[in-house]
Amino acid sequence: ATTPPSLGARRAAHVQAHAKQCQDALALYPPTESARALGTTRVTTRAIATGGGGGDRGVPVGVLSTNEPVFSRDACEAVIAEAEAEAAAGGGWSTTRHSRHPAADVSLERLPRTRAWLSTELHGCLAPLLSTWFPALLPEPSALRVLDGFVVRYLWEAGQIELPTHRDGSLLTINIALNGDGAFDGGGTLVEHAAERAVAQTGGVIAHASAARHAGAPIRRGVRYILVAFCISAANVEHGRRFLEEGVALAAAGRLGEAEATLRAAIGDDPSLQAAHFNLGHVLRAKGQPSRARASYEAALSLDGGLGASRYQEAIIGLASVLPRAAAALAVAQRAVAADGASAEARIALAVHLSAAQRERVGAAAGAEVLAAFDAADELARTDEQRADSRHQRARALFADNLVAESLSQFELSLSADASVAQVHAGRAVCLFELGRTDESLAAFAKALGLAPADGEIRAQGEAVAAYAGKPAFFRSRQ
Ligand SMILES: O=C(O)CCC(=O)C(=O)O
Ligand SMILES: [Fe+2]
Repeated sequence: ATTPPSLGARRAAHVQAHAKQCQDALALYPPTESARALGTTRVTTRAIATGGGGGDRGVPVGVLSTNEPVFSRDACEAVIAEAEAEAAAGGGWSTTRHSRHPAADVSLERLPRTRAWLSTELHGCLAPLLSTWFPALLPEPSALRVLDGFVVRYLWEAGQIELPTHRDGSLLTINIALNGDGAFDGGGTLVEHAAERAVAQTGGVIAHASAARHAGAPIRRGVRYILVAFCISAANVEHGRRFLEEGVALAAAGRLGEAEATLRAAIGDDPSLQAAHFNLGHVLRAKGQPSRARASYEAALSLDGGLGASRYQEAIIGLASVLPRAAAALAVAQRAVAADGASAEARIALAVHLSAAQRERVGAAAGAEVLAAFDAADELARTDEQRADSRHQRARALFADNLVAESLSQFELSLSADASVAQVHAGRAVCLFELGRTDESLAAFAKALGLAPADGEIRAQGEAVAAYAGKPAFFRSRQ
């Protein structure tokens, strides 16, 4: 293995990357003479969520929305027309930016007329607006730069109905509604901690800190178009965010030691980066250091300065998972449910820790109380991911009680919501093996390994079943 670059070297690399991004942004979106000043449009704005942002460093979690259109219907229609024409001319709509239920998009790199239009509106109108909304992130409007932009299309009939919860990899996100007026039902931007779903009218603008977790809410009919612009500030290199992104990538690659050092650097740069504390908690947990993990989760929890119930919960849920005794973990999960009774994640955690506590007490997991807790979790699930997780966890509790057939049916229900999780395929495979359905078990292991070829535990289990079935080469022939 090569020695990883030092933190200092990476800090210097951040400065260079930032300078290059700002330079590219100015080339793509040059300031123009004709910039239209916001003053002429007289928009009023309202906060859909507030919090943070008072200090220099806190991530503002506010979501702001204009009450009136900022852009004309004609301007919006011209953007849609250029995107549709460009897609029709060859490249099509792309669905690679997000993995699941992807809305489709066309990069602004392919849309010169839209870029020229955005350039004008950016410097004259949007930058002052954002600077007023987020003074801590963008004290000086002229520092605003567009890192990346897309016209995004949600199309009901193509199954492209939503974007799952995510963060954008920038400082500020601008979201312009390009259509509306009954063209779709549902939709809008769902920022996790916000009191309501933000749906702007045609030509209206929504903006939020890119670090705030958010989703494109599912449409239930029709077609929805938005323009999203991911922005940075020329005056802010954002070492914290960059270290955080690197740390998360290192953790995902299993390089836990480097991930830990990198996440600590992120926190050193910006102690209010709650996500860095969470991820450090996850890394320390994976390193088998539960008490240090606990300290990180506690640190994340102590940052609950208006940062939203779900972030709070994520830490509580993580904390519950590193507490040595099921009963203590259960008490923490109960806190999460009390903090937000509508959170599916908290309900899932409650059901999981309830079943573990039950097992610790009476030797069996899946009593009526536990099953009711899983029912409640399933009912609250808003996304397929949450539905799949609640069923997955229920399947595991049932399996722990030796209720194999019931467990199998929950694994299958989980897969019907989301078939992309290797562990669920593997759990189903184990059930099938226990039930004597060996060939189906092998097929299920093959699916699991297709999704997670590097998972040693699944591979070992699969190979054991293959050996038992007299097919020792079953997985080897599949690499
Ligand atoms: O649909 C929305 O309003 C959210 C879009 C979004 O989050 C994105 O494109 O990154
Ligand atoms: Fe986004």
